[in-house]
Amino acid sequence: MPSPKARSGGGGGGRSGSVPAGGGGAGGNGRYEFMSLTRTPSHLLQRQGSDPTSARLRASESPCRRRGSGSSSASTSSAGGQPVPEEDCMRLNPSTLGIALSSLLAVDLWLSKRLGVCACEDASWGSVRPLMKLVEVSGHGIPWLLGAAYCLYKSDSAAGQEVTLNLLMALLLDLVLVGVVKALVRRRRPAHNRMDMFATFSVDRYSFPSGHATRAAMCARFLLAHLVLAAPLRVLVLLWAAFVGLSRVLLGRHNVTDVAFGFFMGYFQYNLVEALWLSPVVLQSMMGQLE
Ligand SMILES: CC(C)=CCC/C(C)=C/CC/C(C)=C/COP(=O)(O)O
Repeated sequence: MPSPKARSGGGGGGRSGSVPAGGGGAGGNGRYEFMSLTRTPSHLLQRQGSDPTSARLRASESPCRRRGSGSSSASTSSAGGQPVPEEDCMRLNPSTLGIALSSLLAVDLWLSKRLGVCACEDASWGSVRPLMKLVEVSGHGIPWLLGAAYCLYKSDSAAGQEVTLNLLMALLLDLVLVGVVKALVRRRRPAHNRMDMFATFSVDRYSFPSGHATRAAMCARFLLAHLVLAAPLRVLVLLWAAFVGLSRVLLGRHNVTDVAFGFFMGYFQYNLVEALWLSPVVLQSMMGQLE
């Protein structure tokens, strides 16, 4: 990486990558500085400070800059003897993070495209697309909401009503939270996805996070915690949740990271459900108000 180096003479003024120090070209002290990738000459920092557009750009390129006013923390000296703000040394970090994120995104897109083998009938595994769509329905919000409402209606024990009502609440909470995150992140679904899903909200044109994955993870934890199930059935619940997530990528509905984050979010959503758990006392007062 080139370090800022002073050199005499005005010949370098038009050379790409070098800028005259001292504000107006080679004049002033007649010295030139190389523009470093990690350091900006201090006179440029001063000039940028008065320009709202460049100020915005600087704010977006370095989180450190957002924290303080650059000029007050100057402590390091450049080769030209001019102070360089200390926080400039941190500039490499955001770009390293940016490169890491871009690489992750590139791998995510590449892998998701490779795995989208049921994205259409002509795809390499297109013949199993109907089966994947069945798995999709098994993780959809409508059957889960209808199923929980039906169980609540049919349940004749207080414990059954408590669990099913809380499941209903959990499913509604999941729809709201996923909708909010989708609306905030606004990540488009993969280009190879065919938008032929049934019963979607407008936010469901966005893919991050996968609502099926959040629901599958949350419901799996819910069922494992509140139903007395034999070991094979417990394994089946976990396999179902994993398969729902996998089917989202195979169908081309989601990128891998949408599903991974969906599982993560759904897992912790269950903690929230536990924290907000509606107790029998609350339920009885709710029933009393209904009567
Ligand atoms: C009662 C009520 C508000 C029902 C709405 C149920 C509904 C339309 C849920 C949407 C489920 C859905 C298609 C989510 C998208 O899942 P992704 O995995 O594609 O994000």
